[in-house]
Amino acid sequence: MTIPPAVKIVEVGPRDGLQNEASPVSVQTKIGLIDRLTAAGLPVIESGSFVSPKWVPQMAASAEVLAGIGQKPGVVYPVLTPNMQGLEAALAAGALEVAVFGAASESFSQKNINCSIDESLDRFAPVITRARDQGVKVRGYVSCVLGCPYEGDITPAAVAGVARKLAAMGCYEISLGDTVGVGTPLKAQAMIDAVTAHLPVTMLAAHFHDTYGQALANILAVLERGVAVVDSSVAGLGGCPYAKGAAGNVASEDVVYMLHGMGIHTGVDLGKLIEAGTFICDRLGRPNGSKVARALN
Ligand SMILES: CC(C)(COP(=O)([O-])OP(=O)([O-])OC[C@H]1O[C@@H](n2cnc3c(N)ncnc32)[C@H](O)[C@@H]1OP(=O)([O-])[O-])[C@@H](O)C(=O)NCCC(=O)NCCSC(=O)C[C@@](C)(O)CC(=O)[O-]
Repeated sequence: MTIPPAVKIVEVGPRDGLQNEASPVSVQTKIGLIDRLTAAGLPVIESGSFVSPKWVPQMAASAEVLAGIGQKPGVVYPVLTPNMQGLEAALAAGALEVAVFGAASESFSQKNINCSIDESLDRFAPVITRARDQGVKVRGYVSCVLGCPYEGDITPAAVAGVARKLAAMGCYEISLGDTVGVGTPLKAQAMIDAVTAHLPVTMLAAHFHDTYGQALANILAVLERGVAVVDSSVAGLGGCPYAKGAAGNVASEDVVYMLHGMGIHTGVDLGKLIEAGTFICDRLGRPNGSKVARALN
């Protein structure tokens, strides 16, 4: 398999990045971040999450965020919807793409969405059907694809099983999440091989957290398997509230720098992306998690 000539970056900073922030981040700051990411040329910007505000308080104002951003034609602004309540709220807020999120680990599923894997799939089925009936595309996440904070190792077969079911239910893209960032390149390739035994590689996205500094190496490894969609978070923001100790996603700036250095097209303006990262780091009062941004700033 040759490395893809172009990669779609799915920017998850405003959702995955900010959902774990301890202090409240204002709606205006979230809008300022998303508008800057739009200006940087990101094709997909995950902009919020219609989950229980008791579980993830930081995402409570996602409808206001969606209403306030300047949506550029051709750019997609998806939101997470774990159940029908979330979907109805997302539809009312005008979301044009949503994501359901399951896991390859039973324990993580319980901790994250309070149900088993099978129960989650039963819950997602009507969400996916109703979204698609409304002309809304649905992405499916699978968490813990290379390890679980509660169970340790997860088999590639378990990942493939959930990915296959989400695809059969109508998800157009399956994002495979190394939630705790424990994966290494050959394990990442073995996991992709297990999934591509059932699904075309064009349906897959890679979602790596950088807890152990393996994310860029893992991305290169899955590019070699033909994966052409990569999730990342500006300034390396993030962490999952139900995966204690997990670091942020791989930094978007570092991914774009690597891809452009390899001659791979992303459509992203690295300078403007760095500006977006600087903006949010200033607002959060924290150092920038992107090595590239630190080197070029
Ligand atoms: C799924 C639930 C809701 C189940 O939570 P539950 O408590 O089992 O839900 P419930 O149906 O029994 O409802 C309980 C209460 O929640 C409310 N509720 C119920 N649903 C909603 C909703 N959609 N929006 C707003 N409110 C909602 C509902 O109205 C009720 O309110 P009450 O009567 O007590 O006042 C909960 O577990 C939850 O919200 N979990 C979200 C966890 C989360 O957001 N985690 C982070 C995202 S996943 C992630 O980061 C990983 C990923 C995607 O990035 C990939 C990777 O890295 O692996």
